[in-house]
Amino acid sequence: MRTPIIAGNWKMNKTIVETKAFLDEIKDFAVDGVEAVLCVPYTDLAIVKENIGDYIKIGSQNIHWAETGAFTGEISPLMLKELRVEYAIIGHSERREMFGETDETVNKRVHAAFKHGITPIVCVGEKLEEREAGKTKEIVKKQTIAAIKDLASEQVKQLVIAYEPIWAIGTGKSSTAEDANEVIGFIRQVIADQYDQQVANEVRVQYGGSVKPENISTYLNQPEIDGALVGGASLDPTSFKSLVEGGK
Ligand SMILES: O=C[C@H](O)COP(=O)(O)O
Repeated sequence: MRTPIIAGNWKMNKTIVETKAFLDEIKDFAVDGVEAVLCVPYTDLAIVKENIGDYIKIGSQNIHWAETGAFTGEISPLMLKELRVEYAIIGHSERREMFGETDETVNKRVHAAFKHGITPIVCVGEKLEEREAGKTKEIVKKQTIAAIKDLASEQVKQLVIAYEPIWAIGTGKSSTAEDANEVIGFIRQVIADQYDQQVANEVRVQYGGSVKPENISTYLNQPEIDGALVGGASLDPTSFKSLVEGGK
């Protein structure tokens, strides 16, 4: 039985003052049987660590493969560990499209995260033109295989994958729940082919792309979908709480 996981990705939103106001609204919030994560900007990690209880886990929006060094603008796993970060989003389409992230660097970051006890949330997903050309499965297969290259079975079992069709991110156009379920089932099959069915059965795969409190249950009711990676709708505390409740 896979525990549903709802993760908010704040992207480049919220100052420390705004973050503190958000945290004041979610004090003592917890939902049994659902894991909740907030992936906040680096500048907000310390305030989140100081003001959050044990229930909501802290996530980062990236992680570098080196522990220290000349990597201007990057963030080290050691720095994240000190801030009680337990999850790291890796290979988000915005990183792939705007900041030169490749399948190879995604794999290096995934290995570094595991080395430091941080769980990767690996994002995969196709562009609109790829979907229209019937290449969705080809793209997600390639991205998934590259991301998990050389991982041990035990690591793959702990992994979280977020299937985010790029055309559905921040556009208000969401994939249908049935479509998302089919692609996520396919991702699980890719993992079964690379490892085995038991490993594939344990990996949690989220859907992401215009998920809101109003539509989250349609996704979570699907058998293959284990949670959601949510951008815009995770920024408001009431909405975030509803999303986590929708994970039940
Ligand atoms: O990481 C989250 C996704 O990019 C989805 O963003 P969105 O919920 O604003 O569409």
